[in-house]
Amino acid sequence: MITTTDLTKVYRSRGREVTALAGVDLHVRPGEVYGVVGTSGAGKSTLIRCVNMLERPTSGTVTVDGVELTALAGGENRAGKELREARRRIGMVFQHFNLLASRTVQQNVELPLEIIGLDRTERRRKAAELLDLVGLADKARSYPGQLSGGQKQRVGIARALAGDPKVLLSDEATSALDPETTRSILKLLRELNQQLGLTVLLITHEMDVIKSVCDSAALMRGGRVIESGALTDLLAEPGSELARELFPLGESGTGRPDSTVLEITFQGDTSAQPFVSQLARTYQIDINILGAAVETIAGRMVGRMRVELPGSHQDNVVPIGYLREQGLQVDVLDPARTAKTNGAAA
Ligand SMILES: Nc1ncnc2c1ncn2[C@@H]1O[C@H](COP(=O)(O)OP(=O)(O)OP(=O)(O)O)[C@@H](O)[C@H]1O
Repeated sequence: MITTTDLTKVYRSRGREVTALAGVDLHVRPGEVYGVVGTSGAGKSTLIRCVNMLERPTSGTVTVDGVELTALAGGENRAGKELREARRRIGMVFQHFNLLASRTVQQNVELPLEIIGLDRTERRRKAAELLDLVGLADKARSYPGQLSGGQKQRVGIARALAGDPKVLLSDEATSALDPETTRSILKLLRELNQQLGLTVLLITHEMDVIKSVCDSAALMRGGRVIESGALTDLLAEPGSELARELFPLGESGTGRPDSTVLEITFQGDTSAQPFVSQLARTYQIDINILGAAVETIAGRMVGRMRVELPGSHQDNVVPIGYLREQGLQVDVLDPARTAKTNGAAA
């Protein structure tokens, strides 16, 4: 639904050049919620602004719903007719809502419909329908100043949906909100994604946002995508930085000398298996549990456990193989316990 290929953006100002995007390939599938995460300056805002051509990329392509936007004339303030049409199918939600204070909630939602020349009755009908969809039917006549942050963002979302977009871009939509309101807005985005089949591309600096609402994610650093994919695949990927940040086990309990420490990740049905006790029984070994956590990620139950087996890695090749045969992902922590390795028995 959204594809970027080798996307670069170089800002030039007063003789200085800043490379905000350095060859970004992104592939967002239809109907998924895709999160781009990264620290400040990673290039997230630039990326999302290039996707709807608020910012014209220096090179590379952007294709949304089969239309190559980078091939259309204009950009930024001088979009041509075709680009304006294509943009109408892309909704955008902003961190600071960008509502007009002098207009009522209903008039704010009607704004994009006015711009495309819809008549008054039709505008009212559509705005009422959208406000109902975001749970704000009773606030149509209020002004933005009379609303809470979460309500303002709901108006922003209703306005973004006015052009019946297939794609919704969200630029840190929850960063200005408290944790509870954040949860309710993310829940709304998820509902809209499911009810309307809306593809959502969001950028955030918070792992919790990725964890609670996204199907897939990309980690950006220095204008590049370092890692990307479906969360469930990333969790099964040895050494995945995103997986570790999404699902930290903490540094507590690093095991004793002459022991082997494993990190075991299990998903879905596998999590129900009492694999630790089976392992202990089958191989007559004492297993020490150093840490464990279970969470729901991308709507799937995922667990991670750190366990210690007596003896060296070599001594434990067979039990490790047994765990892998059960469909568990097993990472062997190296003896120094500082870096994770995939383990020689992979
Ligand atoms: N209009 C601009 N002119 C010059 N440099 C810019 C401009 N916009 C962004 N940059 C630079 O491009 C780089 C990427 O910025 P960008 O805002 O895309 O990152 P970000 O990941 O969204 O960060 P944040 O979370 O702080 O918004 C930064 O080094 C930034 O200073």
